Amino acid sequence: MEPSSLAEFIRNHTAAIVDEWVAFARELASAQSFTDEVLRDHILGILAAIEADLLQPQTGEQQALKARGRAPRARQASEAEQHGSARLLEGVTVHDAMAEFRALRASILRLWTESAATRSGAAFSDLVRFNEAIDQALSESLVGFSEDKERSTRLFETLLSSSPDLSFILDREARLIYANAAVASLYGMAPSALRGKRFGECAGADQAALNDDVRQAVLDKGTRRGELTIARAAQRVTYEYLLVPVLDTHGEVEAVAGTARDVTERIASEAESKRRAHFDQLTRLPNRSLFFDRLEQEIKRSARIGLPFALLFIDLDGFKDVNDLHGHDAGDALLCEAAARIGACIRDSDTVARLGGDEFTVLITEVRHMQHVDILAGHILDELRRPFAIAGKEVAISGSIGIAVFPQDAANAAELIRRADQAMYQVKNGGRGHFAFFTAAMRESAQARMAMLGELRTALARHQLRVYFQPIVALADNAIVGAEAQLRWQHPSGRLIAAADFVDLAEEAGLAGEIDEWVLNEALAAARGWPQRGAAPIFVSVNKSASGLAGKPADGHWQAVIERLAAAAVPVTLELREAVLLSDAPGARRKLEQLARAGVRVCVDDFGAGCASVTGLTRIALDSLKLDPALVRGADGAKAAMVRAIIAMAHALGLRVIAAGVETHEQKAVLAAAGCDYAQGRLFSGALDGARFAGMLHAAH
Ligand SMILES: Nc1nc2c(ncn2[C@@H]2O[C@H](COP(=O)(O)OP(=O)(O)OP(=O)(O)O)[C@@H](O)[C@H]2O)c(=O)[nH]1
Repeated sequence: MEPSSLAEFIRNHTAAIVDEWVAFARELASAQSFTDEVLRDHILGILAAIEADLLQPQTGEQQALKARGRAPRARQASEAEQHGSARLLEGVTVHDAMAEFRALRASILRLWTESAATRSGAAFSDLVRFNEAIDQALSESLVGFSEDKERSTRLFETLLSSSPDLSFILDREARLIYANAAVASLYGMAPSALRGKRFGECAGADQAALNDDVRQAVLDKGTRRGELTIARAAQRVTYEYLLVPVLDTHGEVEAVAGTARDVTERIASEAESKRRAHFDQLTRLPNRSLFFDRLEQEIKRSARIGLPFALLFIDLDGFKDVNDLHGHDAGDALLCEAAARIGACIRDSDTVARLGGDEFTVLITEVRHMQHVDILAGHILDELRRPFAIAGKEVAISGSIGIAVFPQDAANAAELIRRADQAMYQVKNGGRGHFAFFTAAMRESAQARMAMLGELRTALARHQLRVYFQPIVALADNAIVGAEAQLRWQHPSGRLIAAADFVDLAEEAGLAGEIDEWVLNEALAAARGWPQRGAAPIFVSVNKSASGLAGKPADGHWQAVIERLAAAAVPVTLELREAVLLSDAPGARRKLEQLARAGVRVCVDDFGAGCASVTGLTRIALDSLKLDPALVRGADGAKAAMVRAIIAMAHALGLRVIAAGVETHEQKAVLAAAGCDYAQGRLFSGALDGARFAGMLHAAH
């Protein structure tokens, strides 16, 4: 039997209705991306809504309301309403949604007309009910659609107005169509009042780049990024913007949406980190890395313009004392003032840099007359010699300057710096406080030094090092009481080189620790074969380089040295240079204390040569001090008085005194009269190799 109502008809012909509708929906632009399954689900939902409406008994009054579009809405969202909002989210336009309903109405009516049911009596009233039902579904669908649209507009509006970033939509001519609260507050205007205005019209904005970008985005439909600077009060605020073209339904750009973020702080902090990377924090001068850049540039420029330039390497003299005596802050203040004084001596086109510590460099460009460099270096030295008023005190220092000239002294930046540094060292060694140009003689000595450094690296492995022993005698009876182990280098050239001539090189090469250890082992091995002097064993003293006391006292290597010294069969004295007494190198003091606890005697070498103070002597546990040969040999009365004073003071502190470099009987007599305990020197014996020294001991005992 044919279905008696349209509701039944729809139920029985669902498959045919759906197929026809899907075929239609396929043609709609906004439904292109949907699968058949999605389209089917959607229409099945709508059909269910229509069918439910058709089957619902209705009064005449309800029908009248529905016909006027005034039917009350169901308490819960109907099927059609839910589908309406879902379609919106899926991107279907209102236009297409209405077309879908029209197509549905047309296909159902066509199929129904073709069916026999049209002839039944119920047909006309069914037709009326059907039209009402489909109108109802359409209006519910649109309500869902528009409510969702309103809601999303509200949400986006809240989102945009709460954002600190600028959000705006511009027309194709870069005029504002929409502006969020951030844009409005930037201009102090209501968002609606901004409509039609350009960024540049409302405040001091540099709009040119933005206009160009809007034009380009309209032309090529691509996104654009850029920066916009706006003057706000006394400040300039920089925004980084992103522009995205908005396309209409025909794919044409109808507007350009934009967001912009305040990047003023980020730009400032990027500039600050760039500054930190290139400038010294303390003096604000270019640092080592920027100086190298400028030097490289200057080398290229000098080669191009054919004019030499000079590199001055400045090292302050006695700066460490400023730190030690007046504190690190005073040292910092002096460095700043020194930087300012050096800077005031040069032209703006020259560069002053701080390489680190108390080292500065100056680039003097376009040198036409070398005497200008002389004058300038002299001027800088005068400025550095002028007392510095630091922390309420007057502090006096000086500077040493080494000068190298490009292109005559070096072919590249690193070599030029090395040359200036070498010249500076020459100044340091020659009394400080003056300047010197790099010379050919310096080059030769530097080359010889480099060659020696290379040979020294292999000297130990090639068994070229020797330990000699110089007897130390008691002045009271001339008996040998000990010996100083002295290092010699049996150079392949046949020369026997004294330690003094290569220990600094060994320090520089990082070989000092290894060599010290080797000397200690050799000395202890040799001393094991020495006879005793009555009940007293003969002691051996070994020199310890300054770097040997650097590093952590807890390191395993140092602990091993202490244990070896403590367990040695013969008493060992460690001779430390005078400077070590004043050393505040981390751990040096603790190491000296560890030595004292382990029973190792410590002797201060070359006492009186430098500026070691009595306070220095009391700071650490010492056994003895060794008078500097220059003091011992001094013939004049003042030096003799000093020797007497030092010996008296040492005895008062419980220290023994050894005189080094004793060459004459007169010197010996002066020392003996002053109460000096021991002596060594050519008067008694030079340094002997192990076998000869042992022979001498055996002969004497
Ligand atoms: N106050 C301060 N001291 C520093 C800074 N950088 C390095 N120093 C110290 O500067 C000193 C530099 O050492 P030296 O150049 O050997 O000292 P000096 O007394 O000038 O020695 P000479 O150059 O041989 O005359 C060291 O003691 C460092 O600890 C700094 O930024 N501030």
